[in-house]
Amino acid sequence: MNTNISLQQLGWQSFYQQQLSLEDFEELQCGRIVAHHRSEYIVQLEQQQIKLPITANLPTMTVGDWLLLSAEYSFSRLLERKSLISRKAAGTKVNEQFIAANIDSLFIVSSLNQDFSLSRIERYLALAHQAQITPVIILTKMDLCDDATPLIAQVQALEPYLAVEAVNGLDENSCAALRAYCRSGNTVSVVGSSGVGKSTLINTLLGESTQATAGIREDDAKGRHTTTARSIHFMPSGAILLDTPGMRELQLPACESGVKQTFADIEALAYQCRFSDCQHENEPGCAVIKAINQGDLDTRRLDNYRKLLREQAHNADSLQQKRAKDKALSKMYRQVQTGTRQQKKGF
Ligand SMILES: Nc1nc2c(ncn2[C@@H]2O[C@H](COP(=O)(O)OP(=O)(O)OP(=O)(O)O)[C@@H](O)[C@H]2O)c(=O)[nH]1
Ligand SMILES: [Zn+2]
Repeated sequence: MNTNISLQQLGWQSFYQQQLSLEDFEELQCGRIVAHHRSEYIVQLEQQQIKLPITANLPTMTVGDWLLLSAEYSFSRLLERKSLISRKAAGTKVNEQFIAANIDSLFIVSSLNQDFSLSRIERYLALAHQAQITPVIILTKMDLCDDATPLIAQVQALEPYLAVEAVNGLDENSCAALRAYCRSGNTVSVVGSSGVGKSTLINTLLGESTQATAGIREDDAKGRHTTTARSIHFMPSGAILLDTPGMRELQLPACESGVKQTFADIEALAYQCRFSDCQHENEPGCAVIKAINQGDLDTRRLDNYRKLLREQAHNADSLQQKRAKDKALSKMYRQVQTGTRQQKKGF
């Protein structure tokens, strides 16, 4: 498919440019993965879009990845990622799946009506921190909320420098404050529970250009034409919206450091506990319990911190167990093969 789009429009930044040598510049071309299908990646280059069949010798890549291709469009190199979101594969507890790469800002959407939940926001914050993406909290349905001020303050209190914006997602003017995060060349992505207003917000941000986001036509294995949703959209502001189905229902991957960063206040308090292995239950000299008793820390926040740590540890364990099991299995296969060979040779 012929298109004409500059690398800058696609979200190219100096971070990626720095990874290229002079020879790379002369001999190779850069592209960004804009869709990931079962058997191929769709790669957007400056002049055209190509299909890159998925083969065993390609690294695992995902939407948003930048890569270098030869003049004949064969894969040369995957560029180092600025950020990466992964999750447990659906249906299993064990496989890690890459969802999206190279996102600059993660819009964490939560509504100001009865669905408002600080704990859910903290969960997404842990994910953003783990993936090294700057979070922006967007509180939707401001028009349905009598007084948003105390709720906004509660969210702001989660982190001192956290960007928090309250909007009516249906109203373009109300979303004007979000332009600051939608600058040209910035890649943004949207997460949040069902019904909080993600699609509404996305439509408002994309404005007229929504029309241009029709699906990519693709031949499936049986040669039928299927239309699959495109994962990358362009905002009138020049920002790139990365929206893949996987972003919609994210589970926590192994993200201990992301959780710890999200709860930096509790981590700092724990440092002051008398015992270095303090569980903050009822140990003497516990700075965390003291902060709760003094009203400086919410029990809800401590509970959620523990819950998210447990949850991510469980997922991390499952992954490790899977790797250990795979290793044991391949060792067994090798032994069986060696045994068969030895039998054939008459040992
Ligand atoms: N009044 C008001 N309604 C909103 C706002 N944002 C979204 N809605 C409404 O809330 C409902 C759900 O919005 P969606 O945008 O579909 O929510 P979503 O997060 O995309 O939901 P899923 O597709 O299930 O993930 C729709 O009826 C929207 O019109 C808002 O800011 N104010
Ligand atoms: Zn303690």
